[in-house]
Amino acid sequence: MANTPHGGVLKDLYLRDADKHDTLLAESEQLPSLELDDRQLCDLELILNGGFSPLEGFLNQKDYEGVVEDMRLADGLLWSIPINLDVSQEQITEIGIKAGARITLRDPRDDQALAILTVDDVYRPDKAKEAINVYGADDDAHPAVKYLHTIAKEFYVGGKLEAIQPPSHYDYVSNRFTPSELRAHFKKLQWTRVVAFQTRNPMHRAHRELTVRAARARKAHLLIHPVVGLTKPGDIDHYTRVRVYKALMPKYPNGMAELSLLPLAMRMGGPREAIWHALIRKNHGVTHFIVGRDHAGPGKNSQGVDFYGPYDAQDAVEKYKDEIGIEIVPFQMVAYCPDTDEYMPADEVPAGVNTLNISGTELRRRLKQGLPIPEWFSYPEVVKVLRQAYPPRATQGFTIFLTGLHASGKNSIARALQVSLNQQSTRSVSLLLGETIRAELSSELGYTKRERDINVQRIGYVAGELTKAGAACIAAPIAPYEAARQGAKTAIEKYGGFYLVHVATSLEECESRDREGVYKRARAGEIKGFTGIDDPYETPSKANLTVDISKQSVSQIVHEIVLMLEQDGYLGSA
Ligand SMILES: Nc1ncnc2c1ncn2[C@@H]1O[C@H](COP(=O)(O)OS(=O)(=O)O)[C@@H](OP(=O)(O)O)[C@H]1O
Repeated sequence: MANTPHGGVLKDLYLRDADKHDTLLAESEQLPSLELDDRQLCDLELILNGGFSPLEGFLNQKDYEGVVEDMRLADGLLWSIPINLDVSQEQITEIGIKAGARITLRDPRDDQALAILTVDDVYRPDKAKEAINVYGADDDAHPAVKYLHTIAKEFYVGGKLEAIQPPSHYDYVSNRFTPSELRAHFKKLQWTRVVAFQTRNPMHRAHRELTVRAARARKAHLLIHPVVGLTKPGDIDHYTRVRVYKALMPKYPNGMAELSLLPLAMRMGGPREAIWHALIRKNHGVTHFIVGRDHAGPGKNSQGVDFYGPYDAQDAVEKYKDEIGIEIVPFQMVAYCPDTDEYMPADEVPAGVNTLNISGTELRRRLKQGLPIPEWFSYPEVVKVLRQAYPPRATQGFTIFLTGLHASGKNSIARALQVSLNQQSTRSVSLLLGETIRAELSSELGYTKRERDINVQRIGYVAGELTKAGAACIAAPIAPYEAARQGAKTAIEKYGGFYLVHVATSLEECESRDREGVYKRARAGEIKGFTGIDDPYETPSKANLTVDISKQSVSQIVHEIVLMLEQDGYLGSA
């Protein structure tokens, strides 16, 4: 038998409201709409499918204050994390949000009507108090506190929901089980004791070991229940992680474990979050829940001290275990002992016995540099997925951004570099010459500062997309303004390498090299606002390389660029 939902009844609002679906949908088209943000969308999905039972909507002021104050809804039931629909004053006025109003809540990605909210109340929360009570400190180093102060809007809207339809998903759809679906699945499999494992990270051999040990000790089956909603900023994206979990699942004995993805927006709220996670698992029918050391921990506060103690989360769930109604399984660290080639619980390793571990930081270093990752640490199938997601630099994309005056030689350097990279690299090489971009992408633009900025911004966007796709991109606009170049850098470097090369050939030299006579026409006033003549060129303050065509040959310059790329690992063998 699956575990009883929190509060006794699974609040699957899709099931409850199924017979009035057509009426609700028709009504939703007539009502004012509120477009949800990413976090609200995650919260809504789990309210509607019963993952947040007993909630039937976003918290009204009474429930919110109870939760913030002492983790209790107004009716006294335990609930540790406030689930709020935050809105701005402008939204309140524009949409007409007030007690009694009915509002359609829409998916921001495809505008679909997901639910109708009947507003109970609109109130201004005490955010500092929420930060201190719920997350332990009013300190922006905590991601949920930062969210509260910088993203969450100033008012909260409480009210119950009526379900129209779930948000659409296009990734890993068959692995996304609602609480009702998971309960039916457990019934079909005849699973009565299920240990759930929560994670927001890739899983390796140690995780497999500790989850199997937890299940074995409780004579239970195993639910791998990773979060695919919002996790800690900087985490590995869920697409990669789910590929990892899928690669790991066959490593469990047949019929022992199932994978289900949870669309939860984590808060990293440590002890309160652990209670919340346990209640959510209970709603999914699970009977046992593994709570880790520093479970859902946000890391260090602005003073460099951990927000929570390593066992605060375990202590909190232990304290409320009767009310939570799910058996808590403390996460048992396992350690690898190379001498016997086995994993064993860390606290059972005899004194003096050697153990090995690879930290997350060390793993990322090895992935980045293409270094070996030993089989005792992870499975080759898992490592393969991670290597695809984190290719070594030799297969990552990069952009060489050449900036300089007209006729400075940047086009000759760009073309020669393209040929040179073609001969030695397996990447496709794209050339974005100033004149090409002007013809293909920016033909409507002139040469005012604003238009040049837009032009360079477009180059940054295209170069970023090419870099993301693993290409070598060579851009060669004049790009006379520092801020616009910086903008291009920001757009590109999140996807791969970015190198600014200043082609610093002097104006005098450029004029003498200009066979087309463009500078002459500019000097004669026939072309207005020409860079170097009557329009500025801001010298780059932080170029990766400065070259001059009057002092070096094109091949020397190309060679310098190649050496720079080689030194950073972009031209090595993959
Ligand atoms: N007013 C003015 N100022 C500067 N350049 C001018 C101007 N009018 C036309 N051109 C010709 O346009 C070519 C491309 O300029 P860019 O798009 O690279 O300029 S910018 O980066 O947007 O500032 C650039 O050629 P290349 O330097 O060969 O790319 C110029 O010859």
